[in-house]
Amino acid sequence: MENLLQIKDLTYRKNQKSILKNINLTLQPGKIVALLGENGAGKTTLMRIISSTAKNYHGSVYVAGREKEAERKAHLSFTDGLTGFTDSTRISEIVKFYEVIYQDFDLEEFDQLRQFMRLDASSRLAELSKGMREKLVIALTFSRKTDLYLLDEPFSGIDAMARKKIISSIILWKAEKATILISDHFVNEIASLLDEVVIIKDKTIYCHKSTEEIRAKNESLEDYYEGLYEKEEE
Ligand SMILES: Nc1ncnc2c1ncn2[C@@H]1O[C@H](COP(=O)(O)OP(=O)(O)OP(=O)(O)O)[C@@H](O)[C@H]1O
Repeated sequence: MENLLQIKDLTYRKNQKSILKNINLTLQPGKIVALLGENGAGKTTLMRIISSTAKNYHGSVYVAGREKEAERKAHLSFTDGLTGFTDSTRISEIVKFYEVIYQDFDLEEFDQLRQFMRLDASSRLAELSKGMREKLVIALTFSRKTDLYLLDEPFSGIDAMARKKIISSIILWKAEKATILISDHFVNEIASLLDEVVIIKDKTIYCHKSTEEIRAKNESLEDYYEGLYEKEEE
């Protein structure tokens, strides 16, 4: 089976500071994967590198077998914090932009997701709360029909009830062969969704395991993840 994401010997420095080093990571098609790590571990940076938003890294990144930045972008969906739009931009205007830029953008899918998220297309960005903006990012991201979805801490501002509904629906929004990488500090809420976990620690991939393997040892994902940090504190 072709790898959906392959990262080889990735190293990234910014302002002479080492941010990520010796990252090697391979993801298969059809997986839901958590990217876990503490504040500043490098989760956002890694997603920005995969999506070619951050450049000047060393090493190689392939998405669906493509290394060139423009080709990679065509095979992944990542909504980088709605940067580039002003506060007065309406949701409907962002959607028009997406339709022009992304050939795989599905307007019907967006409208369904927007309704699910209870967002009004005529709202301006300035009128949206943090949680509403996050809902918009999730709706935009999943309205593209592509191979890899990157979600960077998608739920931090979304209230618990809506979060539960969104998490249990995510699996329905992706094609069978698509892979989703979701970053978060916690694992408990998304645990039921996950096939694999990737943990970034000390600037590199500290572990990459299937949830099956962790649970086979009678450990919950939450205990496993917290255990990694507790060992260090002893
Ligand atoms: N523009 C920047 N210039 C210099 N260093 C940066 C920049 N952006 C991030 N960093 C540094 O890169 C490291 C990784 O940050 P990153 O935002 O990727 O972490 P994260 O795991 O997403 O954190 P969080 O969970 O807090 O969102 C941090 O040490 C941070 O200080």
